[in-house]
Amino acid sequence: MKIKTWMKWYRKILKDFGFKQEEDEKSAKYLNKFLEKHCALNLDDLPHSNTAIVCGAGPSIEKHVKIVKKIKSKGIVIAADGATTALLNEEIIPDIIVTDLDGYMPDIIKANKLGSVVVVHSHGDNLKKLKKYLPKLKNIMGTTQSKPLKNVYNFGGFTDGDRAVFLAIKLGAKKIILAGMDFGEKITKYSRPKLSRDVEEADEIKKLKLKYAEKLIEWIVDNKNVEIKKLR
Ligand SMILES: Nc1ncnc2c1ncn2[C@@H]1O[C@H](COP(=O)(O)OP(=O)(O)OP(=O)(O)O)[C@@H](O)[C@H]1O
Ligand SMILES: Nc1nc2c(c(=O)[nH]1)N=C(CO)CN2
Ligand SMILES: [Mg+2]
Repeated sequence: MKIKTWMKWYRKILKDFGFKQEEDEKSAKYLNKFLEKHCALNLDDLPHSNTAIVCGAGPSIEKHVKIVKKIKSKGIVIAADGATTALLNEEIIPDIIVTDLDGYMPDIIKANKLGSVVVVHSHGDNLKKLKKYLPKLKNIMGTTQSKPLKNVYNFGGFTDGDRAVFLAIKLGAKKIILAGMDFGEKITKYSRPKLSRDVEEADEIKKLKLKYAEKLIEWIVDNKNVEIKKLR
């Protein structure tokens, strides 16, 4: 998505969620500085493929990881944050993890050690997590939802799942398979590591985030020359 088009979505997101652009930019600057010192990856360093399997943390992920295991050699596997845990449980190491660092971090760190590249998103509500977890990670590419910086990209996307789809397009994907990308109103223990039950009703903010994720993927279907297939 062109930055000008994204900024229209972003202004609406700021209003709907009450996020502060200055706070998002403060985190982005921190990430930019960290990556300046610790060898940032850029888009060219990431694995490219004409097929990408993007895994989200919705209720269907447990069923879908079994299918992902069978088809993963067809392209690259991208995990959206908490979906990393579901993949590791099936012994699948994602090629890329797209995260704002609120999935189950021990698994994200483990997958990173085993070879997953991490695409870390900075926003106004994760500065503390950036400070805590960036030093524990390697092979990092940075993203922001505000203005891009030298080491921090903005190719569009809001939640980890839809941002992963925008990333897949940047990496050359013409076919994108969605696993565990239910959207809807239910969340899982993969999305909320502290959840006591496996699946629960999402709170109103999470429901709105998932609506945005769905709308952004609809935008891709309408505007980009890619085939998007949702696993059943
Ligand atoms: N029903 C669902 N529940 C959770 N995630 C889903 C669902 N359907 C699709 N997803 C995708 O899976 C991604 C990974 O989930 P996760 O909850 O870890 O992400 P997140 O973007 O960090 O959200 P949050 O800010 O609420 O923590 C989401 O970003 C979303 O795009
Ligand atoms: N400021 C801010 N930005 C975000 C947030 C969030 O909680 N706060 N959550 C996101 C992933 O769903 C993406 N962007
Ligand atoms: Mg997240």
